[in-house]
Amino acid sequence: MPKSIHVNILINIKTAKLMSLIQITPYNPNWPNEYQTIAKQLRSLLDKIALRIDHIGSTSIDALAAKDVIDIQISVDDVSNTAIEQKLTSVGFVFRDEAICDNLVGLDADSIELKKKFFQQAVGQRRVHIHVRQIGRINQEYPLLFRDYLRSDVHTKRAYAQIKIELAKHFSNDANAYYAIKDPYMDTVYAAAKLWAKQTNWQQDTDFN
Ligand SMILES: CC(C)(COP(=O)(O)OP(=O)(O)OC[C@H]1O[C@@H](n2cnc3c(N)ncnc32)[C@H](O)[C@@H]1O)[C@@H](O)C(=O)NCCC(=O)NCCS
Ligand SMILES: Nc1ncnc2c1ncn2[C@@H]1O[C@H](COP(=O)(O)OP(=O)(O)OP(=O)(O)O)[C@@H](O)[C@H]1O
Repeated sequence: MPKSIHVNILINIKTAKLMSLIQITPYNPNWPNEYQTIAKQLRSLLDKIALRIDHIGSTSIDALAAKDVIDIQISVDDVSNTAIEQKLTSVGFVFRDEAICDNLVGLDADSIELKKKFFQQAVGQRRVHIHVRQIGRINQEYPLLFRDYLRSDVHTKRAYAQIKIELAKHFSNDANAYYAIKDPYMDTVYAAAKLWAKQTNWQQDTDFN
C-alpha cells in the first residue's frame, strides 16, 4: 500500500475515534428495557449483596438526550466488600480502579461520602457503567434524587439536555473539558433537587430491582 494512503487511513481511524468520544444521541425508548435485562442478570449474580439495583443517569429519564451508555447503580452495605468485584468480573465486567470516587463541589475527593467502585461492560458488549455505592452515603442518594428531580421538572431536563448537546459539540474529543463543565452544572441542579426533596418529602423509591 502506498505510504500516503496508509497515513490517510491512520488519520481517518484516529479522527473517527476522537470524534466518537463524547456523542449525545436522542432519547432511545429501548434504554429502560436494556437496563431491565442487565439488572435481572445482576440481581441473580449478586443476590443479597445488592441492597438495591437502580437505573440512573440520563438513559433512565424519559425524553432526555444522552450518551448511549446504560448507567446502573448497585447499592451495598460495604463498598469495600471484595465479593462484589469477584462476582462482577467473573461474568466479564471490567473493574476500573482509577474511578474510586465521585466529584461533588464542596467535598474533598477522599471524603467517605464519595467512595465508589466502578465497572464497565465486558469487551465488545454494549456500553454499560456500573457504579457501586454504599447505601446512605451522599453519592448513593445523588443519582436517585437527580433522576427523580429531572423526571419531575421538564424545564430543567431540557436545559440539561441543551448543556450536554452544546458541550458535546464543542468538546467531543475532550472528555476532561466536557466533565469539567458538566459536573459543576449538575451540582447546581442537585442543589435545587435537594430543596425540592425537602418540599415534597422525597424518599428513595421502592421500585428497584
Ligand atoms: C472511568 C474511566 C476510566 C472510564 O472512561 P471511559 O471513557 O470508558 O468512560 P466515560 O468517559 O464515559 O467515563 C465514565 C464516567 O466517569 C466520570 N468521568 C469520566 N471522566 C471524568 C472527568 N474527567 N471528570 C469527572 N468525571 C469523569 C463520568 O461520570 C462518566 O460517566 C475514565 O473516565 C477515567 O479515568 N476517569 C477519571 C477517573 C476519576 O474521575 N477519578 C477521580 C479520582 S477518584
Ligand atoms: N457526585 C456525584 N455522586 C453521585 N452521582 C453523581 C455525582 N455526579 C453525578 N452523578 C450521577 O451520575 C449519573 C451518570 O453520570 P454521567 O456523567 O454518565 O451523566 P448522564 O446524566 O448520564 O449524562 P451523559 O449523557 O453525559 O452520559 C448522573 O446522571 C448523576 O445522576
